[in-house]
Amino acid sequence: MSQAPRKLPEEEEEEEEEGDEEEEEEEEEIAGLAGYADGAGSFSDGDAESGGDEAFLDFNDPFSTEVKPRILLMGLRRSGKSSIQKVVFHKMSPNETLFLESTNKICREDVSNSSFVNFQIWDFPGQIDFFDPTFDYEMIFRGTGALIFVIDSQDDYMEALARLHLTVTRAYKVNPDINFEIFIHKVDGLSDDHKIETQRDIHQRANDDLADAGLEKIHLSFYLTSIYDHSIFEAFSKVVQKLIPQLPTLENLLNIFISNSGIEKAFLFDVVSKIYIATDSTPVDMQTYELCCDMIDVVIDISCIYGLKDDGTGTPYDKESMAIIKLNNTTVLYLKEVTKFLALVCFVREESFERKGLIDYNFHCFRKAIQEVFESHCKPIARVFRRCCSWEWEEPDLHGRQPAVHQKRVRGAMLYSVIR
Ligand SMILES: Nc1nc2c(ncn2[C@@H]2O[C@H](COP(=O)(O)OP(=O)(O)OP(=O)(O)O)[C@@H](O)[C@H]2O)c(=O)[nH]1
Repeated sequence: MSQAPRKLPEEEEEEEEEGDEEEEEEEEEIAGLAGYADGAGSFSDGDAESGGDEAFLDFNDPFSTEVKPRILLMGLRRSGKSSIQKVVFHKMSPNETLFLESTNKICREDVSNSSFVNFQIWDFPGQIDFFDPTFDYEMIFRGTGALIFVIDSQDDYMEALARLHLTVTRAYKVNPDINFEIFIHKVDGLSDDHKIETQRDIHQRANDDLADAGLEKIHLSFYLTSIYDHSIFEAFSKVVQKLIPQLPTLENLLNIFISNSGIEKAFLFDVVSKIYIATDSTPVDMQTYELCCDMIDVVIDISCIYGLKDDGTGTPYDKESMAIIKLNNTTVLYLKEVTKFLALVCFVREESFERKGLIDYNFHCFRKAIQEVFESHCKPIARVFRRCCSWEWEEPDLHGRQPAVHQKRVRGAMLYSVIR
């Protein structure tokens, strides 16, 4: 498991100061870029509130308000970029996207205001001449965590592949750490066989182009997506997860939680966007994910109708939010609030759910650990690592015990096991 390097408090203070300076620099840079306003590359949002360029690159603490990993949405015109953004982050119904106008400037959106998942999305107009010499693409790529390239699978994709190759090679030169995520989009219009064939063909051609250019080391990830089902949420979940450095810790906590509570599968969801930011290490299947999304919708809808006060005040999702849904296949879905923006959704067998007290106790411990990870910054994260996951450390713990010994002690202290 990769661990974030621990830092001394003085180092952290120094870094904060450095961060401030870098922020100022970035603001200047953004202002410079915004000066490109007349062309296709002007910003719809001129706020300079965002963190520094370095801050974008420093994903040590993506949940602080200072650090916002940047995700770029690129692709040819009408490939579906704005629709993806509107459906995933604005709850726009897929049919309404038919009336979306073509984007003619870069739209930068700060997702952190509406949701726990804290990053910026930059939607690029399809017709933008990205490599116009007056366009500062180096600055854009330098601060980018993920580049999502959308390919319309219902259209002839040769031009899209050429543009993909150009974009990826330029971006890689500037910033080799970017994750390249290829959405083979609008697959709702394709038969199952056609979907697989299209994915294989695009995968082959894109990688062949890179190999021909001697760039086979660039890794492209492919997803079949559509706004008409949950595939777009699932793909976005995976893109976002790659930007969370604490993901192994979250997965560890979920693994410990489910194995001690007799739970089959657990997801940690960002309720607003229905992106799952982590799950345990058992495989995810689409149906399970869809059920979780549906459950969140049901909970929020019912809360909106019956959960608010008579005068309409209150929020549909708060500390008290929880739901139990029993399915007809002896599975129970259990949803509980973890933080203001996060919910845990679990799949439990009916017989295991009889030990609900145990599950709730373990959940209480789990929630405390998660809250410490997210509500505080680097120092508490290190503390939680130490308390919950210290057996992953290769060094002996503070009391001189070896990790294996500590593991038993921590496990026992943190969660009551089903087996005991
Ligand atoms: N069938 C289908 N149509 C989609 C899907 N996603 C988007 N569309 C449609 O594709 C069209 C173009 O979508 P936009 O989101 O405007 O595309 P864009 O890439 O932002 O286009 P520009 O702003 O011109 O760059 C719209 O009519 C959408 O309804 C999808 O998953 N399936």
